Amino acid sequence: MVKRRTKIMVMACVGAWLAFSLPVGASIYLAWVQGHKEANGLLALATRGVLNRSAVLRFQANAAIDQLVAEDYEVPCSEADLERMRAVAAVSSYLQGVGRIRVNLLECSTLGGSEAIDIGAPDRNYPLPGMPRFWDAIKLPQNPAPMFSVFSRAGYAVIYLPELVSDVAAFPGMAVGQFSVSDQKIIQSMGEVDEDWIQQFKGVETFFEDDQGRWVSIKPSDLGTTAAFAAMPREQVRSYVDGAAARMIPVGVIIGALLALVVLLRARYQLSFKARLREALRRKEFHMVYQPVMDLRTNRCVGAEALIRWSPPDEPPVSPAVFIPEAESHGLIKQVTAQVMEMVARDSVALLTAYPDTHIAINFSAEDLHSPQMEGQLATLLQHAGAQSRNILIEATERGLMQPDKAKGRLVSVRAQGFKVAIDDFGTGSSSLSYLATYDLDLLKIDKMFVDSFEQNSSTSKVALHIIEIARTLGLEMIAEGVETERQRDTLRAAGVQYAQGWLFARPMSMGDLMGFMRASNDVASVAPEII
Ligand SMILES: Nc1nc2c(ncn2[C@@H]2O[C@H](COP(=O)(O)O[C@H]3[C@@H](O)[C@H](n4cnc5c(=O)[nH]c(N)nc54)O[C@@H]3COP(=O)(O)O)[C@@H](O)[C@H]2O)c(=O)[nH]1
Repeated sequence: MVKRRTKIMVMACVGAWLAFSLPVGASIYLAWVQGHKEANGLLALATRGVLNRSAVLRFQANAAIDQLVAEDYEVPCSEADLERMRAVAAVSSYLQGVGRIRVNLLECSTLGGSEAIDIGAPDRNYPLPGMPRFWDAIKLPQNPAPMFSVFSRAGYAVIYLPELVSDVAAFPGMAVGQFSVSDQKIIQSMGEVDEDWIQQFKGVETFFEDDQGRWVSIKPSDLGTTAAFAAMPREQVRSYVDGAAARMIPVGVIIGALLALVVLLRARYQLSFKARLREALRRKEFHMVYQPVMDLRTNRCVGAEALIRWSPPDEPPVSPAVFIPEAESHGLIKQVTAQVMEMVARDSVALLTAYPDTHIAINFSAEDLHSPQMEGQLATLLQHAGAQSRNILIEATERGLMQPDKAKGRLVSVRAQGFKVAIDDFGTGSSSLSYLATYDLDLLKIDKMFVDSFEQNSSTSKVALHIIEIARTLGLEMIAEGVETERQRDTLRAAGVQYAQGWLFARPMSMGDLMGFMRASNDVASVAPEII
C-alpha cells in the first residue's frame, strides 16, 4: 500500500513538475526565438535598405557616366563642360557631384569647379582598364565638412555622400554599413561599428551575437562584391524578447498549470478506490475462498458459499465488505462477478467430480441480476466446471430484488434452467416480505443478525422465529448464516432450519481445504451428502 502510494505520489510530483516546467521552458525559448526573429526582421530590413540604396547609387553613377561619355565634350573642364556635368548631377538624387578624373587627379568637378585636386590612390582599384575605382573618404577643399566617396570610370568621377547609403537605421543605437567583400574593408557605415563582424561573414545572410551582446546581421549584395551589415544593441534585442515573453510566458504558465493539474488529478484518480479496483481487475488480484454449508439434520457438508478475497501485492488484504459496495457504486460489480464465476468454474472441477451432488453458492448483486449477460456467463460456468445447473445456488441480495421488472424475468428463467435461487440477508431490508410474494425462490438465508439474537433471547429472536415460520409456510428451505455457537445451532435445528454456515462449523477456506473438509464430513456421516 505504502509502496504503491509512494510510487504514485513521487511520479505525480515529478510528472507535475515536468508538465509545468516544460511548457514554461518552451515559452521562454519561443519568446527568445520570437524576439530574435523580430530583431532579425528589422536588421534584414536595414541590410536590404543599404543594398537597395547602394544599387540605386551604382545605377545613377553608371547612368551619369554613360551619359557624359556618350556626349563627350571637346574642351574638358571648360565652363560649358562643367555646366553639362551639373545638369547630369542635378537629376541624380544620390549624386552630390560629377567631375573629370585622370589617374588620382580630380581635374574639375561640379563641387570644386575647375580647380584640380589630388585625391590620392583609390581605396579599391581594379587593375583592368575601364573598370571602376573607388575612394571611400575624400575631403574636398571647397566642402571640408562632409567626407565624400568617389567612384570613377572612363575618365569621369561621381561624388556622393556615403551616409546616404547607410542612413537606414530604424532607431538610435543601430549601426549600419557596407563592406567590400574582396578586401574586407568597410566602405561606409553609421553608428558604432566593429570590424571583427566581417570575419563572421560566410558569404550568405548571417545573424550572430558579437562579444558586446549586439545582434548583428550581414547580407551580401546580389553581385556578391559588397555586403551590408546592421547591428542592434543588446537592450533593443532584449526589449523584443521581453515583449514576446510578456505574451508567451503567461500562455506557457497556463498550459503548464493545466497539464500539471491533469497529472495531479490522474494521480488522485490512481490513488482512488475505483482506480485501484480497476487495476486489481486488470491484474486479476482476486481469489476465492469457500465456506462450508452444513445440513443441520445430518451434520454433513452439502455445499459451500463462494466468497471473494482481494490481496493486493505489497498491501494488506481488503475486505469484500469494503470493496464490494465500492465496486457496486462505481459500476464495476459485473466485472467482479465475471471474475468470480471464472474462478469458481476453475476451482470447482475437482470438487464436483468427487462430490457431484454438492452446491456452490455465488453472490449476485443487483447489477448482475439485471444484466443480460448473466445467463450466458452461468452457461459458461457450467461448461467449464463440468457442473449441472443444480450445483449452483444463486444468492440474490435484497437490493438485487428491488426492481422486479428487471430481475424477475431473469430469475424465472434461471430457475427454469434448474439453478437454485436464495434470498440473501433476509430481513435486513425494508421490503423482505414483499419479495417473498413477488419472486419464486428456493431458499431463504437467515441473516447473522437474527442468528445472533438466539444468544440474547431478545425480541429479535422472536422475529427470527417468525421468519422461520414464514419460510416453512411458503415451502422455502433455509440456510442460517453466521452460526458461531452450539446454542445457536441447536435453536435453529429445533426450529426446523435445514442448513447453516458459520465459524462454529468452519471458516471460509481454500478449495483444497474444502475438499478435505468435505471428505472428513462425509467420513463422519454415514450417508453421501445430498444436494440442497
Ligand atoms: N457480490 C459479491 N459479494 C460478496 C462476494 N464475496 C463476499 N461478498 C460479500 O461481501 C460481504 C463480506 O463478505 P465476507 O467478509 O466474506 O464475509 C462473509 C463470511 O466470511 C462471514 N461469515 C460467515 N460465517 C461467519 C461467522 O460465523 N461469523 C462472522 N462474524 N462472520 C461470518 O459472513 C459473510 C457472508 O455473508 P453473506 O454473503 O451474506 O452470506 C458479504 O456481504 C458478502 O456477501 C462475492 O463474490 N460477490
